[in-house]
Amino acid sequence: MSGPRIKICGISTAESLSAIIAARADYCGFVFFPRSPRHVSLEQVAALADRAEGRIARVGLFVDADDLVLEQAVAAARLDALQLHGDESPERAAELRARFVLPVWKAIPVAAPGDVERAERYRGAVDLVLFDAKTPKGALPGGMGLSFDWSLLSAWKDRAPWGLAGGLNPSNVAEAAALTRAPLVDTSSGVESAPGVKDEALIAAFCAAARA
Ligand SMILES: O=C(O)c1ccccc1NCC(=O)[C@H](O)[C@H](O)COP(=O)(O)O
Repeated sequence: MSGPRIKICGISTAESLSAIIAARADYCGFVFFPRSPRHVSLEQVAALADRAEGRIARVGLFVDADDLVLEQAVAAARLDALQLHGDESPERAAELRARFVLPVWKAIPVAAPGDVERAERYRGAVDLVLFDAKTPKGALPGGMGLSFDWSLLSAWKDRAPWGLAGGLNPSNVAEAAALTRAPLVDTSSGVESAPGVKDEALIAAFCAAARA
């Protein structure tokens, strides 16, 4: 079946990892941000990476992380990509891409016209831009189950590699994919029964709907 590539973010248990592999998700997201209910320790993620090796690609999620955090996470999780979800500049993104020789994804918070165009700043500095819902000041920068007006993406003329996140769930992902033609869809809370608690049935339903 075709359809967009699928990333399930915020994996922290062997059971949820097995569920996304069984549902044939393309990417597993590990959150390295202590304020998140999905934050994983280096010990946890090393064990999960052993199970994921050869079965699913691993994306590390960071929010303005320092070099030590990045180095430890890349080593422990044997990451396949870095997702920068803070205020990282294009220069910082390019620096990390060169240092770790890994694809770098940059989250672009979207709420209003003009926000999408900010992705232009990262042209040449990152490998993918992930359009995600802008969250309230002081809240987590992602993983909040908030969505944005997908029609704002009509401003995305560049069409360089990109993905869609923010409030996606089994009930709306097919519509989001059809409307935006997103090459990648990403969810975290949309497949959870409680913050940080992934639900196997919701994971299977999300992946099936994304490919419908
Ligand atoms: O998922 C988190 O806990 C998180 C915390 C801090 C920054 C980013 C975070 N998630 C980033 C993601 O890629 C999420 O999948 C994305 O924001 C969509 O989340 P949701 O709206 O809950 O599906």
